[in-house]
Amino acid sequence: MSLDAKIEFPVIEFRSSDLERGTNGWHQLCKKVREACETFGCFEVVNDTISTEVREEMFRLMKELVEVPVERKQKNTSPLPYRGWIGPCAQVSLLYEGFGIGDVSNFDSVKDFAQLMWPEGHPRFCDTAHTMGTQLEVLNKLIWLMLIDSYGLEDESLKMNYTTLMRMMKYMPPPPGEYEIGFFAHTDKPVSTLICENQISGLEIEVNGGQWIRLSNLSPSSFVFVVGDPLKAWSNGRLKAVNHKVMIRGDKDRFSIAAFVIPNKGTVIKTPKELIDEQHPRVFKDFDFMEFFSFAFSDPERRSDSGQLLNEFAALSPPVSN
Ligand SMILES: O=C(O)CCC(=O)C(=O)O
Ligand SMILES: [Fe+2]
Repeated sequence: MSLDAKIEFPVIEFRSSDLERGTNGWHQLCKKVREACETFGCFEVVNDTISTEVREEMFRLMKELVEVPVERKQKNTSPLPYRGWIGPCAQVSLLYEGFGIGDVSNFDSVKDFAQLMWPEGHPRFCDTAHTMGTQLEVLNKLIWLMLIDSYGLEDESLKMNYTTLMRMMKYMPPPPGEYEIGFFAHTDKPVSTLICENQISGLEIEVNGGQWIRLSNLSPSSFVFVVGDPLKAWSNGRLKAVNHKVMIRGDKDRFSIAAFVIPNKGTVIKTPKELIDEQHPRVFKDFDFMEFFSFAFSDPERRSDSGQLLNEFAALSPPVSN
């Protein structure tokens, strides 16, 4: 991927020959993933397990989805952040529109969503969204496994019950020549996220405290893995929760899909004891994920948060910088 000159954003290819756990190739891959997540808090995964046909079909269906009448879109509501429909608004951006499907690897959940949008039913949408969401869930699991192997931890250390929430987003082009915010700067509050886009760039990440780089030329078969605040807390601050935003320019609609890991009610985010020692004193208290999630979204004024909320909520003093 080409980027602003000196900074080499990590692009990691998951070759099937390296995906056998315990092999040399696997260990090298784990090391790369860990380094990327510690340094950048994200990386580009090049992986063809999610077929480009499924992905292209999903983007095509999203074009149909945004044409659904507003009255139906508004039926996609939820008290939980990330889930419901958000139309263009000042809190996010006048260029943004997003739809969430909770528990996307559960076919009934996708069907319920589709039923609201298309009361006559839309089997093709259901199949495609369910396939894509399920494959994203599998890919996320694989990356978690790489992280635990890279730290030499037991499988149990990063096990929790969760659902994958898939958000389908559209960003309209700004007026000609303008460069506008599509999604404010933030760190993700779910545990981790996988993002892909319809080859129209927009995602920018903060590096070296204050420098923004644009992830342009992401490969058509790649995803960006993003470390969220709870994963940073789990790792005792080793993994970086990357501050990111979406900036829009040009004259084409940008579509993106994000799969967020949302732990079930009652899940406690807890640093494994192996990650705590004299050189790495414990930086976060154990906390209930849902309490953190509610806290983070309780005040709309604080939506643009680059990691301070996690510190406020869970850091043992002194707080860790992002
Ligand atoms: O649309 C994108 O590429 C990213 C959106 C995002 O960061 C989010 O929804 O948390
Ligand atoms: Fe995000």
